[in-house]
Amino acid sequence: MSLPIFLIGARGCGKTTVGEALSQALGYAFCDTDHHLQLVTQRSVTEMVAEEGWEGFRARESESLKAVTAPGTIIATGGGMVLAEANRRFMRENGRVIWLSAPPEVLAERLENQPEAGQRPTLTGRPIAEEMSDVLRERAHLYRAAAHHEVNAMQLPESVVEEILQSLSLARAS
Ligand SMILES: Nc1ncnc2c1ncn2[C@@H]1O[C@H](COP(=O)(O)OP(=O)(O)OP(=O)(O)O)[C@@H](O)[C@H]1O
Ligand SMILES: O=C(O)C1=C[C@@H](O)[C@@H](O)[C@H](O)C1
Ligand SMILES: [Mg+2]
Repeated sequence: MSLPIFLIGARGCGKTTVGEALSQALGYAFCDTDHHLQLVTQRSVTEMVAEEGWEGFRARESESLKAVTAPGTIIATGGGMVLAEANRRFMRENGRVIWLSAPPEVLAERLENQPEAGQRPTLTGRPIAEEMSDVLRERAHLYRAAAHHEVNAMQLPESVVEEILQSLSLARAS
């Protein structure tokens, strides 16, 4: 049985981008908890947060984590999935967890180029570069605690995929 692989990390680290490429490399299914939530609620993250607050969104994303977890699946998680201890434990106990790690200035530059505002409402109300510094300062220890492996997310997506395959001793399907 192929364990699920969870990709964790801050906004813009490439969980969705790398997750899709990794699923093709391994012949695994691909799921993204943000996309799953958008599909089941027919609402964007911004709309969910406006109607239910961050607390409501966080409860929903914990449910979506369990709903999409299955063998042979790459799961791109929301950037805040690690905030709940139960989620960190669930991922570690049910699969392999990869932290895509990059410094705040790299993340901020990517997010400025591709804001996707509907899926990424502000977390702090601060400018994006400062927000990413704040977020990493608060969450880096949580990503580290949840992850089995930390991978350098500043490389090209294909190289990130290679590093993940090596860290998990997995071979490409084709
Ligand atoms: N390794 C990479 N090198 C360069 N650009 C990248 C890389 N990975 C992702 N990107 C770009 O960064 C942006 C954000 O990527 P992506 O949506 O995959 O991040 P994410 O971690 O899923 O973010 P979120 O937590 O908001 O869902 C996209 O424009 C994507 O093309
Ligand atoms: O970092 C975060 O807290 C978030 C990241 C996105 O993936 C979404 O899950 C949402 O915008 C919250
Ligand atoms: Mg994503």
